[in-house]
Amino acid sequence: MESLMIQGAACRCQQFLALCKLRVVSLIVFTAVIGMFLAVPGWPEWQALWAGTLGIALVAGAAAAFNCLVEQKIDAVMARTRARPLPRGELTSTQTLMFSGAVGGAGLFLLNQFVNPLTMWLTLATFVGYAVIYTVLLKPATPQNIVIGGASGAMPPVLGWAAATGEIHHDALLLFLIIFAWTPPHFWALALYRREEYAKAGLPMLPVTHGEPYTRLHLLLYTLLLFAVSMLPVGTGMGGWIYLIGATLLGARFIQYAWRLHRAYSDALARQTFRYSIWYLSALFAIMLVDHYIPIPL
Ligand code: HEM
Ligand SMILES: CC(C)=CCC/C(C)=C/CC/C(C)=C/COP(=O)(O)OP(=O)(O)O
Repeated sequence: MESLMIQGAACRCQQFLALCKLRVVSLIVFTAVIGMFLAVPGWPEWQALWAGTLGIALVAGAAAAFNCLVEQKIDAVMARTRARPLPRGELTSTQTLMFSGAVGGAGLFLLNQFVNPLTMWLTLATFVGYAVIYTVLLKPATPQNIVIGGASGAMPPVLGWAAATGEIHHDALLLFLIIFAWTPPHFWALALYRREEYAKAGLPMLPVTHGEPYTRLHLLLYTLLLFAVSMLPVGTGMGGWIYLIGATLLGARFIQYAWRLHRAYSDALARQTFRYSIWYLSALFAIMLVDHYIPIPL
């Protein structure tokens, strides 16, 4: 009896965790943590580090849960999202709303009490940007949804920087620009090979509204823009040789993927490009960190 109860609680816990889109949120938190380390010469203060990381992770998870609440009907239509707890009927809307409110509230409280009010307000704005502006307003309305909505996904390094220093620095805005330019190729690679599902769900994603060749061209153009933006830290002195070499190699490979997609499309290649986009961003931010602690100035 007791073991059945424990199993039931573990199951419930897994269902709540599934709302938080843990893999996406872990990369979001990773970029925020890198922002904290890049913001200071040595190590960030311990309290800013733990409370900032936990607070940002909680609010990001709450934003993802809120997205699951709003999109439960759409999620039920798409194969990729059909198994989420709301379309499966494992959790109710009220439970999800309470969970999102409690987890997000706890995150904001941590940020306000143990980090600083600036980080709390910026994180709240990021929550509203993703959960309300992107999910409720833009996603069903325009194929530019992910371009504009990408601004909230690009905020975490700025949040991390603000957590460590209490200010918004222009170098943090460069990190924002990198993720902002990265989001369209990241998402459109997926939208290309999932276009039928998006059409079925009635969402105006670029391959659905403007066709595949147009999307492939824009994916390539944003990848070129991303390459240019990724060079800006070198121009400002934030990145040294290690960053320059790393960003060039990673960016060249991304452009190669985008170019091949543009010239000779296949779903398999689009899937590989999507996977590469995730590797690209993770590796680029990791290299920034290495470059920060082993600076070889240009
Ligand atoms: C508006 C902005 C964004 C959109 C529309 C978007 C869209 C998506 C979608 C639809 C998936 C699901 C892929 C699947 O289930 O097969 C995904 C996966 C992923 N995204 Fe994004 N994304 C955005 C921003 C970001 C940001 C800012 C990050 C991190 C910094 C990120 C990191 C990831 C990761 C790590 C995955 C893989 C998750 C997994 O393996 O299950 N995304 N993205
Ligand atoms: C710090 C903080 C508050 C961050 C919030 C930003 C945040 C959680 C961004 C998530 C990006 C994301 C999960 C996109 C998925 O797109 P989608 O929602 O269109 O994908 P889906 O089809 O899988 O639901």
